[in-house]
Amino acid sequence: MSCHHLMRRAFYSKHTFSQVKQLSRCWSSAAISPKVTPGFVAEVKNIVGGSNVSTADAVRDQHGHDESYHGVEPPDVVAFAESVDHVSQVAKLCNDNGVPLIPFGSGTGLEGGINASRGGLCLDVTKMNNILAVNAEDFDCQVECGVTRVTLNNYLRDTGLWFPIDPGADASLCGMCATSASGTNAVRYGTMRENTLNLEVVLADGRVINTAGEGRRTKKTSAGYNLTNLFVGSEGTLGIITKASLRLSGIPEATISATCHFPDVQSAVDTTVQVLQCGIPMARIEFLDEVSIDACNKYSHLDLTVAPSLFLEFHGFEAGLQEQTKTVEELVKMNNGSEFRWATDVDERNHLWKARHDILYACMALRPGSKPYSTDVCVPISNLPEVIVRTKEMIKEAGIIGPIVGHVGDGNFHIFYPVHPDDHETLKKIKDVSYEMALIAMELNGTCTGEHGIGIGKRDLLVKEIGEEGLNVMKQIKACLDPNGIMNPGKVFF
Ligand SMILES: Cc1cc2c(cc1C)N(C[C@H](O)[C@H](O)[C@H](O)COP(=O)(O)OP(=O)(O)OC[C@H]1O[C@@H](n3cnc4c(N)ncnc43)[C@H](O)[C@@H]1O)c1[nH]c(=O)[nH]c(=O)c1N2
Ligand SMILES: CCCCC(=O)C(=O)O
Ligand SMILES: [Mn+2]
Repeated sequence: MSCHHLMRRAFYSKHTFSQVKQLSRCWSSAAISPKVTPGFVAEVKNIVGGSNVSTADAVRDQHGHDESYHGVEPPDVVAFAESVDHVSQVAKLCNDNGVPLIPFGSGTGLEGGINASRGGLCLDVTKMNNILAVNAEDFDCQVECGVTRVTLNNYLRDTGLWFPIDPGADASLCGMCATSASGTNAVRYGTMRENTLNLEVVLADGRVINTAGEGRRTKKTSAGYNLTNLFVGSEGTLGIITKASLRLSGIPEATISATCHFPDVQSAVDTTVQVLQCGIPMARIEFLDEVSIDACNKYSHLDLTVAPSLFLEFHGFEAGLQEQTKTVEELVKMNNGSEFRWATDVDERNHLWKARHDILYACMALRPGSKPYSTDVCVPISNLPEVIVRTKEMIKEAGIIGPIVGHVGDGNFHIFYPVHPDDHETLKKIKDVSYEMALIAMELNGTCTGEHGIGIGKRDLLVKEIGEEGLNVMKQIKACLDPNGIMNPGKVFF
């Protein structure tokens, strides 16, 4: 562990989050990575242009944290790339000088992925925001790394196509590749893994590759190793993704949303399993426990019954949807669930899903002034009730507030703990319960992260999940692609 790293660790353990935020600004004048010299900054300016480089405190702070509870760790310098050539030259420069290089998509990650724990250069790719191609008849498109999912969907509106992966946040599409994001539509449309056809990646030494071969954009391939999915979920530790070829889907002719509630978690999950067993192609099945519903009611002005609930969405043809909704209603009834509350017109539907996506902010409003501590485990769906029930017991015993929200059709759920950054006692309890919950999920054949990634918060869990040998193979792959260890160091593993 470097001297600088030890210093940081000691520093963070002694200071509150807000103190760290304040004090990290004081450090701003001194470079954290000693290799970021004025000469190095001048060379970066030569590559991307002076106006695309900043060492200003505000810019560095803004790039030193994401939407998670982790404190600010600003990079020494921020560079804005405008082309693959910029990215390639900056990577080579960082590699030659041993300077940490942290790709920045849109900063909406939830595991501290962009924190510059070891200083270095943050490469912001938001200016690379061209939609390069839409092949409507092939259901695919190619975008530059800075294009966000909402921008893409607005652009696609008249084509009858859309990109369905929806993590709620308006993240950059290549940032979504980097974290293997998914969200509410994954039960029907899959995650970034199933929807990425090819990636252009700049490696640490500046080489540019196309993971499936230049120009390839097929739905299937058996050609060699799956490099595309090596980079999906690599969290900026293997290279910078500069372009993505993505699958698109047809906008459904009809969409219906509904909510219903249940006497307990088990009946909500049983219903979900039975719905999936019947082969009903649900677009969304979201579980919200009674604490989340209460938070949603207060924050988003809904008047839902405060009980474990499902938010459902059906996509398809009008006639088919009638059959599907009828079957699901029957299954809900069989499991002692309530009548459906329908949201058929577009405003009602949008309001419902906005409330679901605003859950983070709704949960924080339960404790004004708090920050979110979010968790993310995924288990085989039959084990979902057990992990939720055991976690709820731990939450009750610890005396903390822990609203549960789940992409239940995928066996994936989150708890958003609202916590005051200065409340160390509660934070410790939350960390302990979260850690224990991840262990329970793994004991039940699950993973410590379904969609948010490892970042800095789950590095010790990764080795428990993958095993020493598995982790060693990951490290060997990293060493092969990034021998100087410049790519987002300190993320995914120590
Ligand atoms: C309110 C809210 C709600 C949700 C979520 C966030 C928020 C704020 N998320 C998290 C979401 O998945 C995450 O925000 C994006 O996947 C990350 O995209 P950014 O562009 O913001 O990456 P960001 O800039 O935060 O970076 C994330 C990581 O990817 C790396 N990276 C970014 N761009 C890169 C590039 N071009 N090349 C290489 N590495 C790159 C970074 O270095 C970092 O390690 C989520 N997620 C989810 O899966 N399901 C969900 O339901 C939700 N819900
Ligand atoms: C902490 C924000 C939450 C993210 C999320 O994954 C969801 O709402 O499903
Ligand atoms: Mn989620």
